[in-house]
Amino acid sequence: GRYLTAASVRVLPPRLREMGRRQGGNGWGVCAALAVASVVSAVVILGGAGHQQSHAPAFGRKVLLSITSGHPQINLDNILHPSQLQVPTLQSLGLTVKLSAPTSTDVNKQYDHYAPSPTIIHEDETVSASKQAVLPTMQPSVSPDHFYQSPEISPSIQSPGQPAPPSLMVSPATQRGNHHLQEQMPAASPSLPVEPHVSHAKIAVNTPAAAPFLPQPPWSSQPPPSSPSTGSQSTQPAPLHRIYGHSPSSFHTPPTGQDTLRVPVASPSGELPSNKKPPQEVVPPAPIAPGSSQDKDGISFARPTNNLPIHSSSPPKGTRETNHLTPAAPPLIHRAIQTPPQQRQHPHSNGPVASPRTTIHPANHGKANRVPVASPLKGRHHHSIPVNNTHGISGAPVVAPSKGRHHRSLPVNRTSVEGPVVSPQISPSIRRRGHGIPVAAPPKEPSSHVPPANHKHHKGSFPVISPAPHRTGNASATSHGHSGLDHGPAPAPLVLPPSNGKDGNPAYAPHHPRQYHSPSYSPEPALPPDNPAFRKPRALAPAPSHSLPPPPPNSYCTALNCKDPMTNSPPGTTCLCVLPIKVELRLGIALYTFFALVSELAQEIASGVFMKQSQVHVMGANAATEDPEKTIVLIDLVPLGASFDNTTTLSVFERFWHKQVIINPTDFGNYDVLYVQYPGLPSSPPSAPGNLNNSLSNGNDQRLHPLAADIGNHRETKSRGIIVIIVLSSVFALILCAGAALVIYFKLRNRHHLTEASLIPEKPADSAIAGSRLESRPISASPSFSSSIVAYKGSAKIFSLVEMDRATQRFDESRIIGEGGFGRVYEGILEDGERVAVKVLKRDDQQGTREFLAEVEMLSRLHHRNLVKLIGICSEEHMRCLVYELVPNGSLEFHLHG
Ligand SMILES: Nc1ncnc2c1ncn2[C@@H]1O[C@H](COP(=O)(O)OP(=O)(O)OP(=O)(O)O)[C@@H](O)[C@H]1O
Repeated sequence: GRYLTAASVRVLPPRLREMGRRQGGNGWGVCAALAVASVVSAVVILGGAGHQQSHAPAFGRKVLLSITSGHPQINLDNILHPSQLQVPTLQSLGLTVKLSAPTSTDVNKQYDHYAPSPTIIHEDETVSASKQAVLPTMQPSVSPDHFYQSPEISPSIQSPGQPAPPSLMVSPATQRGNHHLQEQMPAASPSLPVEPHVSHAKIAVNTPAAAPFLPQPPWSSQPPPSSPSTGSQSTQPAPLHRIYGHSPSSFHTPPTGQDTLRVPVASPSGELPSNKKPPQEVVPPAPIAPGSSQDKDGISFARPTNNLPIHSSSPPKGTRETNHLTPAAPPLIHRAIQTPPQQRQHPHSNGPVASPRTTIHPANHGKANRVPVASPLKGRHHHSIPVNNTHGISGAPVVAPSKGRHHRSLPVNRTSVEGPVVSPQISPSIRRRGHGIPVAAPPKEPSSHVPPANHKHHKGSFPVISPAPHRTGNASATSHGHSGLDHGPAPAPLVLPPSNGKDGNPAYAPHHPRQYHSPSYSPEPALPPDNPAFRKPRALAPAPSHSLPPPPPNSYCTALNCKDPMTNSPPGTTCLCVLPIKVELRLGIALYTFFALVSELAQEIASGVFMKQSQVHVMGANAATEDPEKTIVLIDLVPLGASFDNTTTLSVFERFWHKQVIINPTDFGNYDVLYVQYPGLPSSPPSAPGNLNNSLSNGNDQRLHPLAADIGNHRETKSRGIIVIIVLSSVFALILCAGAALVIYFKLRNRHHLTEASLIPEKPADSAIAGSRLESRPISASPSFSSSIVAYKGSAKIFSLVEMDRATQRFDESRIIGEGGFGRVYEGILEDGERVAVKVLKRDDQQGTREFLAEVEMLSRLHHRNLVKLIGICSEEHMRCLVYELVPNGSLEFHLHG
């Protein structure tokens, strides 16, 4: 440091190293090391980042593919695809699908609220010991085969001591449903001694959940030899995936006009004149949103359309005595439970129970507010048995789901259902009716009876029909022997609204304003002979099918097999395969919550896009992959005609994207529009093409898959951020080190400057020699020392080392005249002949320097005749000399001591 000069500054790096080595070398080294380390690390990191970045495209593609494959759209498509309507798919949706035994408790907790499908087993329901004793036997196994082995099952259902009638009159619906039916309604099978005290049993039919697991379509399965109690078990839970609650009408809307499907409903064929009532139109039971369809009594059933003439099995006021169990629960009705006509008996008391072959005789329906329910006529317990149903508003005929296994899974509002129930056993006879529409057939044997219970019937009656399975796709149709025809409209249980429509339970009442003519209870006579849909099933072999009946948006349009993306035209229109506007929404509610709100969603969308509810088909739902608490819903907006016009299409498009379609956020949370697809529609949202969310959710252009693009951009941005951070950190480290170095440098320089400036005498103005030498030769002295010399203004001369060499003959030892603490003293002769004494500083350290400077300073200021005069100084390289006038006579010691 002290030897730094202006020249050395020009070569600062080496000088710095030198300085660092000499003074504070450790600090500089650390700083340099830090700087180098920072640079190296930055380079390495940047290199790594660059390497990563270089591979980013490939990685990004992988992610892209992965995300793309997992795109909700694809998932949804999978869900929507009929072939994907399998249990695993349901399970992938987070729904617990059980064909044999209920297990899921999570769903069960929510089950009572949405009851989307019977596949969701409600396991929480506690069944009394008596139930357990009886019910399990009623539903021995899950396999479809068991479903049709009712004879084997029937005996088990019977109460002890009673012979098991071949046809189990106990509703094949879920156990709860069975119990409930037994309790609340006249048992379809009077002969079946079902435990009457199952007070908590719930009617499974009042929930759409039962539908998917309703008994297999009659046309697709062999004639059930036994009671349908187990037959309801379908091997194909697919319907659960497809929510055909596109609108209440889609599920409940009975065909009208020429498309009207007149389905004979299970009715006491034996006694009921087939021609007494015109066949009512079949109202395919749709999953009933519990919340939406609850009636005043809390019964969760599909709301009956106001305009819909109710042709329920319950006779209209004044005619209730007629045992017309209009609504047929096809899937629930098993042929095996046909009760022989001779065994038919009229249900008495609380209401007739619809049962196969059980004709509810008008005479038996004298009970006010009791809806005649089809029940075995000849059954020993043919009398309708009061059930402990205190909640039923009326003894509405209820077609209980035939499946016994799923009785627990059916979320039934047991307190709300009351009325005649068409027990599944009547279904067998119904099953083969047109296109698998189950029609109550007279049981061949005395149907099981429901023990009397404290069944309180409310005025009015409503038919409760377990929802029928929905369309399952072509595969299922083929399996049903329909020659590839997609009999979309599954033999959904016919929901017959109360005859009076006022006090009747609106369960399964379609919102469709059309009038429906529910077929009379006599299935066979009620079957419209001219309706090929009904004739065909008869011709079909009853081969067992492992697929559920296809859920039909349009029950009347069963002959059309519309390939995706085509779909059936809405009810009431010409039966066509039309292209719907596909809308995918992401609702802010969980999937299980959504199931209960399908109908509401359809309604709100219909009103939001100014369409009829029948045009809104909620085709499927799935839990959002990114957020399980959200639900992806696919909605088809079906044109009334062949297609939508451009105006309507654009209007729908814009209304969705502009969120003009008001969907109750309370029920559905905030929703996002993922895409609106229809030919002619732009590929991007109209409102915000550049909007990331919109572009991400744009489903019209798969290339712009949002998630993939988002992830890629995010990753790239992240990498860039990392690079920027690394670079900035490196630069900052370098700057920090450089600053530290400069600080140290200037600190040292200032210190030397202060020291030297205060000690070094000014350069004599007349010292031309010294000045010239300073300029002519390199000076090893430090800049500070040099500057000090330059600033020296004393009288002493500045000699060069050469001059000292010449004056002292190269510091020859012969010239030494003495030696003190400062160093040796040489006698010298300057060029001008002046004899001088040259003191050479022997200490080459700071201490010597300080002594040197101190003596110069002192002698420069002190002038006395007794003091030796300082002539000049010499400071070059490591040589420092003080030049005094020579005292020629020697020292005093020499004179005293010789
Ligand atoms: N100007 C001079 N003329 C002649 N001889 C000198 C002169 N200065 C010093 N000497 C000789 O050099 C010897 C050393 O002198 P120097 O002043 O270096 O030592 P010191 O003063 O005796 O002791 P210290 O330096 O330790 O005080 C002296 O004893 C003297 O003989």
